[in-house]
Amino acid sequence: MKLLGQPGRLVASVPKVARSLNLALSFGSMAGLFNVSGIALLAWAVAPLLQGPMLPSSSLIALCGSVLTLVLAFWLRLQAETRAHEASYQLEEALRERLVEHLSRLPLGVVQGWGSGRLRKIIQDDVKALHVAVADAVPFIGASLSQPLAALLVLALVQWRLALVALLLLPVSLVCMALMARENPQQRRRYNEASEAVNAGVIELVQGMAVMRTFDNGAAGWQRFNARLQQFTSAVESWMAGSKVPWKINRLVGAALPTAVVLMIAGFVLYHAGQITLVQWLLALMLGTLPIKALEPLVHLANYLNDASAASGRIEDVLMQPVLPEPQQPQQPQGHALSLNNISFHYPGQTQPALSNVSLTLAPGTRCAIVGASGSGKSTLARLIPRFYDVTEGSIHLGGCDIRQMHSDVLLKQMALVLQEPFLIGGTLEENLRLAAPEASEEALQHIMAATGVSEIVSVLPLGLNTPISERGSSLSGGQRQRVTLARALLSNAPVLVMDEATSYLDAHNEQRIQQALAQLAPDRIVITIAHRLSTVVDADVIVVMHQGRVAEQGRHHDLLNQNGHYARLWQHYQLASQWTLQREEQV
Ligand SMILES: Nc1ncnc2c1ncn2[C@@H]1O[C@H](COP(=O)(O)OP(=O)(O)OP(=O)(O)O)[C@@H](O)[C@H]1O
Repeated sequence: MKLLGQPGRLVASVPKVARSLNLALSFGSMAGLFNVSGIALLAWAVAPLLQGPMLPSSSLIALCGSVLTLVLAFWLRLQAETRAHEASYQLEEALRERLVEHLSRLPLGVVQGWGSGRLRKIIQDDVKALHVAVADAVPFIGASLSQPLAALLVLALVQWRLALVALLLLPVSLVCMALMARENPQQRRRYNEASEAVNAGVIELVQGMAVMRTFDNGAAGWQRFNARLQQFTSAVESWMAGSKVPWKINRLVGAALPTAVVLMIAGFVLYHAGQITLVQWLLALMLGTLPIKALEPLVHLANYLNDASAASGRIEDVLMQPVLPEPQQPQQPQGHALSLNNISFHYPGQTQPALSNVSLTLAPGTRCAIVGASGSGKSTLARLIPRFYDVTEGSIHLGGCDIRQMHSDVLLKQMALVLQEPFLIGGTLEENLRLAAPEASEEALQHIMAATGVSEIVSVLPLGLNTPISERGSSLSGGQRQRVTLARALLSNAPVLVMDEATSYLDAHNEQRIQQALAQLAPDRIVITIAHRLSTVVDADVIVVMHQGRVAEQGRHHDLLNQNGHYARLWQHYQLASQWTLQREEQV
């Protein structure tokens, strides 16, 4: 599979597919050989017609042989294409499985960092691009290489002068192609960048349409998009302009007709000089154009494979990411006391630590709130507990085990995460609620729905719990989605609940309700809440105040206020902001 270049590496990594494609390549090559043989036999069979109307019996045998050989060539070509397409589907399936399986073993932070759009493109579009290139390229490569080579060989054996004549225009075509390819890398990069900018522009235009239209009826958005389109057009034009002349010359000499004319004239001269027979001349006319005709499609194929190489590179980038290390001898947590022991953390590639020397001990049943200015490290701290990343220094223990010594499945079963952007799956409302606890009793479900206010959402839906939720939950409001994800987390019974701005869309009434639900339904759980609205943290058992990646203070609300430090300042700002908001609301 070396012929395929970089995509060939991915093909070779799936042995079943590599075997099928090798077979397709062989069938394609044999199809090319049989095609040439069929044409040669045909030339030999019909040559006597040039001298008289009667065909000798040997011609009839040759004619039958030719038909049979051409049919066989057709059948081989069909086999090559069928096998290549089947193998490409298998490749597509194997790569998607492998990507999804690999992603499931990567640190969640790395997956989150890539973003869903980029991963979707790799798993869907790039894998598809590889499928298309491989399915089309393999049988084609076989035939496109074997056919012109076989044609030249036959010609060389039959009449070497005519073989040379068939090659006469080939160097001109090759030079033109080299000139066309000269600027390729830069031009291709410019073209690709412009094309990606247009794609991004389309997404921006569609996703941001509502916002854009409110600014200036969308004119600015259209202008930005038009500018990108113009850049794309100019990239295409500049690429075309650089290669216009060689392209035109190549169109002229790279087609079959000029070589056929040259062969006709050369054959005429050689025939009249008694150097060749009529059969040889006819054979040259029928086979001599095959080498030059194979060139242009091969160039297109190279372009195709070039694009597939970029897709393979992106697929390999994901597959080569190191997985989250799993322990050789996994340990089981005893209970769910949580301790962070002098942990520090750098994001990959960053020089500044996001967290430094953070220590924290949380007994079961503790309500812990993490507060601090933007960028102080709150979310980072929360993400290290379910091992989105491994700490750079120090350790995190759950139930007495270092979390790196627990199997990640076991660790994640101990955790329920609720993030600011609620994630809902395409399914019914009930399926969403039961996602982490499909076996939960009806009673438990109803109880949690009532406590979190989900019952009220359900009561106004005609289909109730059976209401289909569109993907990502766009049929519910932000606050409704947050209530559903909080109810889901509570139903899961996981002993550690991590909530990162999980109630940010809720109004004050529902916010209070959730706090009560947590106290009532999760008395033994550790609940870690990251909140900007400080009103939600006043009752926490411990408030951890982060400042520049360090724990600046920790304690209860009143104790921290008395310290008159970071928390007291945060509280002051929060109070001022709340009053300001209230005054504005009253004025309105
Ligand atoms: N994926 C990432 N890669 C590199 N640096 C990051 C990444 N995520 C966060 N950081 C950096 O780590 C530091 C802490 O960020 P973090 O998101 O934990 O802060 P935060 O307190 O939760 O902020 P906010 O309240 O704005 O959400 C910041 O300096 C931020 O720029």
